[in-house]
Amino acid sequence: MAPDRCGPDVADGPIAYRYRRMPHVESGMIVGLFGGSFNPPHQGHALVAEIALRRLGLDQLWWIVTPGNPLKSHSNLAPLAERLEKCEAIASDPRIKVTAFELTLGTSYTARTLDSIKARNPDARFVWIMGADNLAGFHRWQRWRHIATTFPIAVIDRPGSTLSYLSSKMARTFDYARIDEDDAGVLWMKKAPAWTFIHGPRSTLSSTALREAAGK
Ligand SMILES: Nc1ncnc2c1ncn2[C@@H]1O[C@H](COP(=O)(O)OP(=O)(O)OP(=O)(O)O)[C@@H](O)[C@H]1O
Ligand SMILES: O=C(O)c1ccc[n+]([C@@H]2O[C@H](COP(=O)([O-])O)[C@@H](O)[C@H]2O)c1
Repeated sequence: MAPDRCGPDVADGPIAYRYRRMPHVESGMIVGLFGGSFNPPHQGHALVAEIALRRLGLDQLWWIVTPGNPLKSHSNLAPLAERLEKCEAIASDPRIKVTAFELTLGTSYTARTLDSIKARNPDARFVWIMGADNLAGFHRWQRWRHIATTFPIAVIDRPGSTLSYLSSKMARTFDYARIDEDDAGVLWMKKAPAWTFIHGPRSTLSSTALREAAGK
């Protein structure tokens, strides 16, 4: 696969092999895919991971630290190695695998990442996980309809974005494919497109606020 646009971190220095390779998954396992900038990671991310593990019935959760979100400026993006280290410090559940294998794939586009995951793991089941703020702008992601038809999607509520499931283009386009959150535990069984919006404990934390507080 030809590399496409990546973050500046590619030149940041060596990243340990365990982060560069796609995590191992056994046949039949249910894996949550939680991608993000994590610049820096915070307890809001840990809460999303905890909710996803519990409500989606996951065997693993891949905490995928992107080389650089294609839609965000990378000017104040901390080095990938630093973000990985901080994610490891926050991720307490042994089912969580912190990873940066997009570096090896040479992409930060989710559609390509999901295609690679699917091709390499035909016998495992995957669910894409994202916060509700990303639902609002999801239709600006490269091949967003393809993403929505590759794996089921779990959207986790976030303060300020609770109503995005009513108004976003993704939610309107795939309204017919939304399942009740009471059935989140069987989302992985559904053929995409299938998605749910999960309410629950919320965190007001954001990386932006943390960077601002640190004067970055
Ligand atoms: N407090 C939160 N509640 C729910 N979801 C969250 C929260 N913070 C981040 N997320 C979700 O976690 C994933 C990674 O988020 P990201 O690393 O961009 O953090 P962020 O706090 O949104 O960062 P920034 O403020 O720099 O945009 C995204 O899917 C995002 O929607
Ligand atoms: O593929 C895209 O076009 C695309 C656009 C925006 C965000 N993403 C991915 O969405 C995930 C969440 O990004 P972020 O910056 O909101 O944490 C992360 O894995 C990004 O690479 C992907």
